[in-house]
Amino acid sequence: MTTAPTELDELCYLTAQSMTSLVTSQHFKLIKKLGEGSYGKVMLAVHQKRGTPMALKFFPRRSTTLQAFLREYNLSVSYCTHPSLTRALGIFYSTPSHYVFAQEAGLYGDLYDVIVSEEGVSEESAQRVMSQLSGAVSHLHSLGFVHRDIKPENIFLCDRAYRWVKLGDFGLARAQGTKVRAVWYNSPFCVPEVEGAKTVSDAEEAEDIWMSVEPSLDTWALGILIYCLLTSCFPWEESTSDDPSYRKYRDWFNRIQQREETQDTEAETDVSPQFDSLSSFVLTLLRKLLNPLPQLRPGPDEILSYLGGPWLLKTEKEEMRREQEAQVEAKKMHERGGVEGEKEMMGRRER
Ligand SMILES: Nc1ncnc2c1ncn2[C@@H]1O[C@H](COP(=O)(O)OP(=O)(O)OP(=O)(O)O)[C@@H](O)[C@H]1O
Repeated sequence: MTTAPTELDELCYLTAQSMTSLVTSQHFKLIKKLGEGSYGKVMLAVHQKRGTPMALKFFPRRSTTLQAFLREYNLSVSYCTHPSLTRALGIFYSTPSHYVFAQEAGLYGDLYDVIVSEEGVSEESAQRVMSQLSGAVSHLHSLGFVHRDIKPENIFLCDRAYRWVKLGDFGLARAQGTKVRAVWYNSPFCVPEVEGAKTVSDAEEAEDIWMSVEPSLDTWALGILIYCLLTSCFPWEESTSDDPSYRKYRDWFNRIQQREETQDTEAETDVSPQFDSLSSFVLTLLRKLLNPLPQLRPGPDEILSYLGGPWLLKTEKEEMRREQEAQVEAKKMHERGGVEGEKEMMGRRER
């Protein structure tokens, strides 16, 4: 275990001793609700005396352990120093009904709203968002933490055009290598390696399946996120063999793999239909991030090698068209240069 997760345990122990109780309204003016999750609600507030805006995250005490609250708070305040991670502001307290901490507020909603909006996300914006998240998640991984809950609802916008985004919600973040119960849930963000837990959850007396928390969980989520940003859809409903769209993806993935191993360039490798609008360039990246085998998934910084090129097929075609036009133009210039040159030669001869 790296030192940061061990330090985090110590910080939780120490902050438990200095927890104060406050009356929220005596210190903060609540402005509006920023959002609500399964653990509690988040309010936009300003500090009564200083006017500082902040997000106050309220955790009901009846459903939250003090340890879980302090872990999320301390992780955010002490380790989220990357500009694209949501940092806590050093304010935490309890009320008779809630534990509360203050965090930087994303004032422009979250990425989910943008993805489902009519305009969708441009290719340029998708790359800008992913370059920031690649850095943010790499930062967490370098400290030995895995986020485990990367999804559009947990990416907050710092400006209207989402030029600057911040990953938040560290409630499920754990130290790399922690053994946790494998939990299957119905979403493409749920990794295929927990498929076994789906059948277990149906069988009453089945034994729990345990898994190790690894960075590859976040890598998978970043791959799904890229797909969502580019298409405003999910690639499939759930990453299990029951899902026809996921099966198609996996078959395609295996065919490409086989072609690479056998170097059989003739082999048929038509892309699985839900990827039709994506460029071959970004498909290479997605095949890496969405590798069904977790141990073969790269780190989030792999994304950096794929910035700048076309991610949408339309753009890839456009780029080819632009290149062809440039070549035709260059040829014309060359020919014109030749004719001008010839005229000049003729002129010289006549003189
Ligand atoms: N710092 C913040 N700035 C702006 N909006 C925020 C912030 N924190 C949370 N929100 C909003 O509140 C919603 C719920 O917050 P959050 O995801 O942290 O809660 P949760 O109960 O842990 O959720 P989940 O069910 O995803 O685990 C987010 O989707 C987002 O819209």
